[in-house]
Amino acid sequence: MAPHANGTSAASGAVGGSAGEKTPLFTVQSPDVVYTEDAIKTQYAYHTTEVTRTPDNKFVAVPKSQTYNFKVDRKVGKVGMMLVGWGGNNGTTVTAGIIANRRGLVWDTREGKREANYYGSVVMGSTIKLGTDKSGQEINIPFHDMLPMAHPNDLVIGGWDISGLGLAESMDRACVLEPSLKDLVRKEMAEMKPLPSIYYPDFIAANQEDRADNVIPGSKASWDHVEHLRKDIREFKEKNDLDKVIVLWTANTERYADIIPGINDTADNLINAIKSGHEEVSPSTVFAVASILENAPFINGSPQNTFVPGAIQFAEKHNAFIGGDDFKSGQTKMKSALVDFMISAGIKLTSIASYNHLGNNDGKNLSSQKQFRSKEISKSNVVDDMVAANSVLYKEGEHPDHTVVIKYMPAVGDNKRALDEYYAEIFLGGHQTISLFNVCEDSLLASPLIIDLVVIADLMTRVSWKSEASGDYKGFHSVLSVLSYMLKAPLTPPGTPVVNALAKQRAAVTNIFRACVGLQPESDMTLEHKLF
Ligand SMILES: NC(=O)c1ccc[n+]([C@@H]2O[C@H](COP(=O)([O-])OP(=O)(O)OC[C@H]3O[C@@H](n4cnc5c(N)ncnc54)[C@H](O)[C@@H]3O)[C@@H](O)[C@H]2O)c1
Ligand SMILES: O=P([O-])([O-])O[C@@H]1[C@@H](O)[C@H](O)[C@@H](O)[C@H](O)[C@@H]1O
Repeated sequence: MAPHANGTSAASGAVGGSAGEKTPLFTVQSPDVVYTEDAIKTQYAYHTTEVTRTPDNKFVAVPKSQTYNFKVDRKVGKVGMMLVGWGGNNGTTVTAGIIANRRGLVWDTREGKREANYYGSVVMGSTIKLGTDKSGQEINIPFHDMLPMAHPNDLVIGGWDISGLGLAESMDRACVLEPSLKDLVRKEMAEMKPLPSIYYPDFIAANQEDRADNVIPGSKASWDHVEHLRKDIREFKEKNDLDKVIVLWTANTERYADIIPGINDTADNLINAIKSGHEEVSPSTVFAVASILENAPFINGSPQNTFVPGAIQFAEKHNAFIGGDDFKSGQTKMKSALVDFMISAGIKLTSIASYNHLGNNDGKNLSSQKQFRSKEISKSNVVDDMVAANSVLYKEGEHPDHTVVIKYMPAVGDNKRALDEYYAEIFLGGHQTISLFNVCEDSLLASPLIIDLVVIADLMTRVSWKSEASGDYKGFHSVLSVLSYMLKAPLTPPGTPVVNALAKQRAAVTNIFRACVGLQPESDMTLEHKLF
């Protein structure tokens, strides 16, 4: 069904098409998989290995198997995406990109014609190995066909910004897209205007103040703000006849909020702190609370600690989904793959120097120390799990030197320059030095991740599980760690481990999706090619 633009009032600026229902690319024939019109139901044997340590410091490994029943609702419905920071570089770029894809646009550039695509989106641009055919050839299918997922072309888009500039002018301000493409989407973008937002000056750089001309009254948290944002979400949903709204923060990086016992350490304390106007409650946390109350999954694309303990507990109490933090788009994505390769190859990485400069407004905001510190944290912790997993190379507590530098250089605009040096010890006292120069067009790398985060978060609202054949199905834990692949500092359920290794993150999401259709993880053993 061809999507059609849903023209709505400029205030919400929504565009979008109707949810397209399509016949699945594949079906699984198994006694453990049942397809009904509304759902896919599977009985899945989850195999793990339980390891115990013996008194003499040896290990005993015991294979374990747990049966889970999964259910995936097949009706995708009509999905809305509300962006906080919609007028920013990422917000305008992802909006223009969806319009360009929906209309199949082709535009002229100095290097010739370009056509709309979703490159850089793992959902829309990558494939998953389904299995092998009788001749042993791999059959790989589009990631998007693994389970019933919303199509980005169908997303209805809206959002908020403290800058009142319309999306067409914001697109110009961003300086990301080719003029020829901008001309083709300008008319549609000009109809979009961000809703006013909450603005607490102390949380973002002072150099952002000149943008703040579209703000809801009040410079610190209040319950009126929560109710105002809730009303925005409800009205957007009703006006566009949506089945689901996903709220995603792509606004400026905020400073960290202090974790204060009695203020933001529990759900009740956080709600009281908002009601009392406590200055330590950030705009992003207020957005999270409002989204949770409207049962709209809330995803944080920035590095600040939006999800203070009270916010996580609040999400759990409401069985609402949250996810974050900080899009993993360029320099760090490369790092999480390269470090995984080096350490798992037995190469002892001893130092990582990561420098980058950029000239967009994100860089301008990050030129302020407190906002930089939020980013420094998310960019620095990404190697921890890979180092901790290799006790052959690293003693307890030992880790590579790691420094992160970000400089604001207006001249380069959105085209961030990332320079990295990886220095490692190799065989017999040798050394390996890997130097990388990586020009990342930051918003063109981050925008597809916004689509991935929204599409997968929506899917997860339609996935449920139970461990016994009887009983009720329930959702995954409120903290959507399945989103980790797209994020620098993956938020996980309290007390559970953080995985940053890029290959492991991708395997987790693809194998969970395989389990939802009753398929075991892809082991890549290819025994059929070895045992004959
Ligand atoms: N490659 C990338 O672009 C990338 C990667 C990882 C993380 N991020 C993060 O994504 C975020 C957005 O990046 P960007 O390049 O689009 O930045 P940007 O500065 O262009 O856009 C941010 C927008 O947020 C608005 N804003 C600020 N505070 C707000 C509030 N309280 N409510 C509503 N709007 C508000 C600003 O007016 C601005 O329009 C930043 O936090 C950045 O660190 C970006
Ligand atoms: O994702 P990544 O390329 O490692 O990190 C990027 C940083 O290098 C950049 O300075 C910042 O402005 C972007 O928001 C993004 O966080």
